[in-house]
Amino acid sequence: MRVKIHPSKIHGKLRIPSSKSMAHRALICASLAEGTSTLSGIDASKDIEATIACTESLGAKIIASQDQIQVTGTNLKSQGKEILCPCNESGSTMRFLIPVASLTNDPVTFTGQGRLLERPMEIYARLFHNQGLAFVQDSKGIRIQGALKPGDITIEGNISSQFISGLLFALPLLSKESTITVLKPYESRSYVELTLEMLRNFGIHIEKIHQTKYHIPENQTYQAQTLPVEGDYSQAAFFSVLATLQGKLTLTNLKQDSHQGDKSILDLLKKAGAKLMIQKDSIQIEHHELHAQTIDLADCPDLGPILCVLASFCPGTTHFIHAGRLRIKESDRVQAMETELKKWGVAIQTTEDTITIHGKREYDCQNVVIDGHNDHRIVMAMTIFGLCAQTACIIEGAQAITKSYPTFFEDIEKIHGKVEIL
Ligand SMILES: O=C(O)C1=C[C@@H](OP(=O)(O)O)[C@@H](O)[C@H](O)C1
Ligand SMILES: C=C(OP(=O)(O)O)C(=O)O
Repeated sequence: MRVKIHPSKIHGKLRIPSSKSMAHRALICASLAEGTSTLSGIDASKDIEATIACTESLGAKIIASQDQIQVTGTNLKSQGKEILCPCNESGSTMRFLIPVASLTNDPVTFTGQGRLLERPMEIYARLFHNQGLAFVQDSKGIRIQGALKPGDITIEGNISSQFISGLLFALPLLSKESTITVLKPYESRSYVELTLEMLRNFGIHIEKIHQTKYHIPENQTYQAQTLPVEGDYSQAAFFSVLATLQGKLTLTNLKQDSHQGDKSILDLLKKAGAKLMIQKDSIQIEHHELHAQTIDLADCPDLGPILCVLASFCPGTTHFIHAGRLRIKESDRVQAMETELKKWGVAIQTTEDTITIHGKREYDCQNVVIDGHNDHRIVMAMTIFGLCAQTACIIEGAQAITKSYPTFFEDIEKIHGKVEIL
């Protein structure tokens, strides 16, 4: 899909879709619970569809209606046959469900599209081999067989927190206690906090011995719940930056006491000088002159692309540190943002782990054609850039938004952004 983005003055009110991270977690916990859970407020996306498909393959029964999803849990007993878990491009789905699926003892094949099978999986490969379980990866997928064993597990903290979350879903179901020790540096830690929060909602108890060590008691049972899923601060970030750069927006469906790490977008914008009015479950943001700052991406990697756009329009020099993790997402997001922003003439330099951007207020370039790098967050970030620039641009591969936010362009139009589907 090719879209043309026209410079537009935006204004209005927008409901932010459900948190993808919380929706994955709620669906997985509900799939493991005794009885039927009712989850409300979950918006569709390809990643969420992948988690639904995989949990169904594992035996959960899922009925989706317009505004709620009913999930009847599975006991993960062997189905006596090969199980297929199609993860599409969703890293969360694959890394959360590998330890869970292993508990069936059946051969399970996880398939992936796009860049998914190139993203790191060695932590599980090593763990499975150390426990004498099968873990075989080739270009078509990952095939596992054998149930994860309880014990003391040590894993690196700077590759993906999704391995820690995946183990936290599965280990409470085992017949002996376990511990997880995370080696420093421990990045994306806030996502593990989200996992612990959702596990608590479903009656699972994990003890945090200290910041990098968890104790997981044995023989626990997930209890079915009725639960609304909160709005997504990672998606709200695109609109918060847009409104700060030009216009005025009210964003709704944002839980004020949310534990999402990407809620830090609000503090970053405030630190840069933005005026935000935070009310119960909504935020009002209005255009304001901002200044550059140093930004640590260790705990909020998904904000990277949109913060690069913010930095491009902030006079002064923005330094990003701990950006290396952005290179192992749906695209190499450091390289993708460097390539695309340079097409607009942005002064950007990158190293393996840092990004430096010298911002200015206006960009005026004819015939800019942006490549979406098959990455939803690159397409969305570059759309926001296009709306704030002085001249129109074209974005190729814009369908990548369907991974997390299929109605993104409709929502941009709702707030008077001009998008032409070519
Ligand atoms: O647990 C989660 O929901 C996620 C964790 C983060 O990944 P890493 O832990 O690999 O950084 C984040 O980038 C991803 O979009 C969602
Ligand atoms: C990296 C992302 O998701 P995942 O790791 O689940 O593919 C993302 O949504 O930006």
